[in-house]
Amino acid sequence: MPQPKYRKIAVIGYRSVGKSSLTIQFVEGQFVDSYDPTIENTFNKMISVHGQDFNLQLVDTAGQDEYSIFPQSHSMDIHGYVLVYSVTSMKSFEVVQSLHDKLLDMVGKIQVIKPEEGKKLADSWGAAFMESSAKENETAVEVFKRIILEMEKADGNAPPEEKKCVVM
Ligand SMILES: Nc1nc2c(ncn2[C@@H]2O[C@H](COP(=O)(O)OP(=O)(O)OP(=O)(O)O)[C@@H](O)[C@H]2O)c(=O)[nH]1
Repeated sequence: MPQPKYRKIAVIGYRSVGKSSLTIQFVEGQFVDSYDPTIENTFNKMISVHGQDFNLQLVDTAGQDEYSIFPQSHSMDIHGYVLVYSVTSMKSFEVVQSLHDKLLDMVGKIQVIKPEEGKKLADSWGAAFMESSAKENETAVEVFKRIILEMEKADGNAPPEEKKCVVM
């Protein structure tokens, strides 16, 4: 069975369009009739889609308009955005378009350091290089296995040869 994938999703849109109601309907299976403006709420839910388990973190955000500065916290570590508008509010429809533009603008500005650049730097130091994410157990474990092997090498203890299949 594959490990559950962690995914963080932000629900964004104009005020009072139903972001909280939609999120709570999904998480708790109930419709909230009352209106209580959100500052920010986080929900967790496990869901299986096409045989893969997902550990979701849902961020129900405060309502924004076209003049709001897109909060930095909503641009970090988010895997996906749900843009919500109300069918009865033209203003909210305009706001999702403005939010979409802001998102594209932000993504264009995110600088990603390519693995080749990291490798080049490590090579210049004569050090080992690995790209890892603390969100993935496998690559995190690999980092520490690798440093152990490098320390063993430095101590003159060459890693044991992998056993090869011998045919006689
Ligand atoms: N009829 C109807 N009402 C809805 C629907 N979704 C939300 N509402 C109502 O709209 C109001 C606002 O809903 P919220 O979910 O609080 O809206 P929000 O976007 O989270 O609001 P902010 O926190 O201010 O950004 C509430 O009274 C809800 O009951 C819907 O699909 N249909």
